[in-house]
Amino acid sequence: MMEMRKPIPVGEAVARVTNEARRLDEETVPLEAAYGRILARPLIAAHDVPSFDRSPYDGYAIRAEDSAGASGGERAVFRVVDHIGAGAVSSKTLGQGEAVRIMTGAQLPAGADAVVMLEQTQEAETVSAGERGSKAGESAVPNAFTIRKAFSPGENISFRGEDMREGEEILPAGSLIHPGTVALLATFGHTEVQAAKRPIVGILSTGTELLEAGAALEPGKIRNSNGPMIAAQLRRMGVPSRMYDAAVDRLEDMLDTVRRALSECDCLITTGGVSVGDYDLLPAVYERLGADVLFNKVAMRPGSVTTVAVLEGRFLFGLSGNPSACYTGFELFARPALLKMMGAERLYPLRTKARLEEDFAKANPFARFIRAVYDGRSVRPAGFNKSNAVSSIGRGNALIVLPGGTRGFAAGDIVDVLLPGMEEGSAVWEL
Ligand SMILES: Nc1nc2c(c(=O)[nH]1)N[C@H]1C(S)=C(S)[C@@H](COP(=O)(O)OP(=O)(O)OC[C@H]3O[C@@H](n4cnc5c(N)ncnc54)[C@H](O)[C@@H]3O)O[C@H]1N2
Ligand code: MOO
Ligand SMILES: [Mg+2]
Repeated sequence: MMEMRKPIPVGEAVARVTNEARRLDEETVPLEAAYGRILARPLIAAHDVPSFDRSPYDGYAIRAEDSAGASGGERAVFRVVDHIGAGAVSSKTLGQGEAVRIMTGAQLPAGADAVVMLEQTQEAETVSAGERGSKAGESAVPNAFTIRKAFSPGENISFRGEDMREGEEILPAGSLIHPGTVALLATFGHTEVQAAKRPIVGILSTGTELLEAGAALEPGKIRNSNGPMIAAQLRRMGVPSRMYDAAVDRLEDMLDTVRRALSECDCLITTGGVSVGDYDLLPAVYERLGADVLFNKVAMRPGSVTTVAVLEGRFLFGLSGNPSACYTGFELFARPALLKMMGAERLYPLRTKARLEEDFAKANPFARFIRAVYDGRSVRPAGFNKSNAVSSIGRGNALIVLPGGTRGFAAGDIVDVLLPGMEEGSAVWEL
């Protein structure tokens, strides 16, 4: 008799997979290779940032007290005693009525407690002529200037530690290292960082009908689009993959390939052959391997046949052969598990709400994930949307989520939208 499968809710399937995932050991990664990895340890500020009081403007460092009472009629006069750019440190200590011409990012000289922007000054007659000229190669710098307002102590200063304090936790372990994180690491002089290892993921497309992308079409055959797609989905999340030659639907051959892949990879993603057809061999593969099947039917469309099994701590993701189902199964189940193996805290796709632009009348008892185009405000299905569609996965940038139920949806309804293309996702699964 044909096997009857009992569908489980999507949220439960997601939870079964992520509960099973274990973080891999950590390793040291050079800063240049850190983008896309996950912090294995919290990032603690190694020193104050900035590490010295500095000027946020091109201007003059002064003593605020020397500007007391300044006004348009009674301008305060300053003598320029030094001239520094970022990277230089003045050896001068400001005395009464003295100023240092200072550029953005330069350390405040001793005695200074305010900065006047260049635009707020007026060049003045030389106060003590000949005392200070410009060095060769430098543009002429006034020896003196006046200002028309009083400055308060601390005005226009970028204070030591205002951005980060030594010892402060800036990011928790489990954070994605994105370009901003790379900047942080470099700020603190980390030329390397501790990150959990990335899983090595094998990809095995199954199906006697499959031709490689470079092959000419033959009767009854199709080109393998799932394999390259999954490799790209992995690459999007910074995970390297190992592509196995597509397997024909012959049990012993497939078993050999799966065994070999499991000995070479931390996890194997297969596509196709997970349903109930005569040539759907993955259920038999799991059985022969003695793998523990976490589920083989999910209350979702597409991807209802998605199967996840575990053998000796290694995941076997049995994604559907149908391209839309394969895409969705990867993003919903494989991605969170792999992220957890990499030590990430935010495992799930980012979610937003948007206004549906057109009716979606087809009712379904299962939750639906519809490939869609999201423009920041509204969302519309990306065309032909059956489980076997390739066009809509190619056109879309988001997934509309319609909860299971009997009613259809109408234009104007506010719907949930998943954004799987985002660099970093969400810490919660809420659907
Ligand atoms: N009697 C039933 N039939 C089917 C059921 C069912 O419940 N009862 N489920 C249907 C659903 S839903 C899906 S989804 C598919 C799942 O099929 P499989 O995962 O077993 O995949 P295959 O049979 O191998 O292939 C399905 C489809 O996808 C094409 N395919 C396969 N691999 C690739 C690839 N690498 N690149 C592009 N396209 C691929 C394949 O040629 C088939 O057209 O089963 C339904 N049937
Ligand atoms: O698994 Mo199938 O994609 O539900 O159409
Ligand atoms: Mg099948």
